[in-house]
Amino acid sequence: MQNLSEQCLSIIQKRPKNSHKGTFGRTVLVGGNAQFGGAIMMSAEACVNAGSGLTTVITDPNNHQALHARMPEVMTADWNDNELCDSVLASADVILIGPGLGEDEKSQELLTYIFQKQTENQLLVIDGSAITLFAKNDEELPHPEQTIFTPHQMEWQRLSGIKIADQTEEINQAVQEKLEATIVLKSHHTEIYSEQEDFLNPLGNPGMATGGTGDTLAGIIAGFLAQFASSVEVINAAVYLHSYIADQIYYDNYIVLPTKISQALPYWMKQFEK
Ligand SMILES: NC(=O)C1=CN([C@@H]2O[C@H](COP(=O)(O)OP(=O)(O)OC[C@H]3O[C@@H](n4cnc5c(N)ncnc54)[C@H](OP(=O)(O)O)[C@@H]3O)[C@@H](O)[C@H]2O)[C@@H](O)CC1
Ligand SMILES: Nc1ncnc2c1ncn2[C@@H]1O[C@H](COP(=O)(O)OP(=O)(O)O)[C@@H](O)[C@H]1O
Ligand SMILES: [Mg+2]
Repeated sequence: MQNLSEQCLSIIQKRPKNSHKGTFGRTVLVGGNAQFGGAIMMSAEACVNAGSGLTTVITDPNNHQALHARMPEVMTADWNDNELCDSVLASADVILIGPGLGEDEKSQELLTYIFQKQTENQLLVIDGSAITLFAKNDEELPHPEQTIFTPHQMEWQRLSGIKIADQTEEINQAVQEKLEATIVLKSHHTEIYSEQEDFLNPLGNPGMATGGTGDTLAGIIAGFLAQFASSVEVINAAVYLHSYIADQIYYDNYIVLPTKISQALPYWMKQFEK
């Protein structure tokens, strides 16, 4: 397993002078039920601050007002409005589903709908509740090689069947090969399992043990994939930078608020641009 280092941030390129918002990708985030609206808002805040050109959130209408008040940069679509969701999804480069999605019938219906809509040119990031739902059902991934799962250890246990105590590199890698998707296995030492190689993130701290830190990482991964060419290196950079910024905040803060990580992204991306 290869240790990530600052060098992985070299995918953060200087923005071309003749660029426009379309240059940096369209990201669609799906999640946030009435109980967990904050999760999808944190993903959205991360995604916009990570540089996604256009970001739309498909969510429960209960969350629209709060989202607009917090982040006017984000567009919203009512997750009951099929016609609108169809058109939003058709132009997406990256879809993220799961943060705060919940596990009821509506949540399952949305996951199945996204599987039907994903095209071979679109990347799909599956996080949070969507991992738990996928683990429960017998659905097939439409495009495994275009899919990234971002489980914490318990979500990985549900998805892979491997008990947390048995989650060793060798066993995890075998399940990655079966799933054919990229796996970001989150913990105090996050690991990335890909078709090519496995990577270990050496950064991070216990201040990050706050609800929403993973929702934020999912938003950064989606935003990075939308604007930089799709590869495991881009996922590595998102994981590394998320923890790098959290470590900067932890230096003089007992708790690392997830939204503080998002707010610091544009500054640190500027420091590392090549
Ligand atoms: N503000 C909001 O709206 C927020 C909404 N959220 C949304 O809630 C939804 C449910 O997600 P979830 O992660 O909270 O619950 P679940 O999947 O049941 O996992 C928890 C179980 O796993 C266990 N566990 C073991 N190892 C672990 C590890 N390394 N990391 C973490 N857990 C670990 C853990 O063990 P325990 O804590 O009991 O020791 C417990 O038994 C999801 O959609 C998410 O997006 C949250 O993001 C919070 C902020
Ligand atoms: N003690 C820790 N050290 C380093 N990183 C941590 C620690 N605790 C949590 N994290 C990081 O915080 C994130 C938690 O993700 P997750 O459990 O999905 O949170 P949530 O769903 O509440 O947003 C992961 O990126 C994980 O690596
Ligand atoms: Mg999570």
